[in-house]
Amino acid sequence: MLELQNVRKQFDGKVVLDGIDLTIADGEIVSMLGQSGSGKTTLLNIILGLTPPDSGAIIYNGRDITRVSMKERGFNIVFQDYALFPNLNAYKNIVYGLKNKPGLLSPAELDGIIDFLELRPHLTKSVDQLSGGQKQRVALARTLATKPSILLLDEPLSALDGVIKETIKARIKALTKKYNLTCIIVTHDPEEALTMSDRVLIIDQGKVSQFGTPRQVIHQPENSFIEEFILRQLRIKRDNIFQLFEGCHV
Ligand SMILES: Nc1ncnc2c1ncn2[C@@H]1O[C@H](COP(=O)(O)OP(=O)(O)OP(=O)(O)O)[C@@H](O)[C@H]1O
Repeated sequence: MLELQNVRKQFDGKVVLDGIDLTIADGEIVSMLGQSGSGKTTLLNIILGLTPPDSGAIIYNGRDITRVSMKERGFNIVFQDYALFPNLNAYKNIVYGLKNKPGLLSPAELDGIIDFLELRPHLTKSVDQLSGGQKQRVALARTLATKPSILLLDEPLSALDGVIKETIKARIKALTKKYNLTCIIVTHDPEEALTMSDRVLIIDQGKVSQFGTPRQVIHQPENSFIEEFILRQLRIKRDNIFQLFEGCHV
């Protein structure tokens, strides 16, 4: 279980995170949703260990890890741009993180990850021969190969479209179940957050606006920001689609 207790962060005197409290259970998928500049990435980096909080505590399975290094925390991230090494093929990218960790992952476990993400036909391809969805899966495989105890994903679907988006969504859900992996996702898209997650953390100007299941967010919005930012956006999307068919007799 991961707990954040009263986490605060300022940059250049500007409050970016203002007393964040939350608890995430093992195996849970949590999306952090908020507008640009609301503090999502800062919070993700604080959990990862890349950015130290000014105050507050991060507790993981009962241990205070606030000052524990990123490496020792054992969490891992898939960055928004995937950050693949362009000079290495797909396979070499996947096993890159295992270089200095002999024995961390057995050959059978590596095969399991490759097959689960259906990457076997693409292993010898160079990065520029991979499609967006394939790059995303290689980046996921590379991160999973390090056996993270928490998987962090920064805007995992933003570069993907249509069917590929839905496939990756389903795969992320399936892998959290298969590996009982806690997964924390940053997104600015309400539809993505509500359809992928067990719970959604909505951040507004550095504060938790609501933290609840998708059902709670939709049916019991706790404040006008949720109404305005989340539900209104979804209604506009739905109305746009229905307007397409207005006057159309099919
Ligand atoms: N290293 C930094 N130095 C100074 N200011 C920073 C730094 N990192 C973030 N900020 C500021 O903190 C605020 C929150 O940034 P953050 O990247 O966490 O937001 P975000 O919700 O992830 O936004 P986006 O969706 O646009 O990526 C912004 O005003 C940003 O300019």
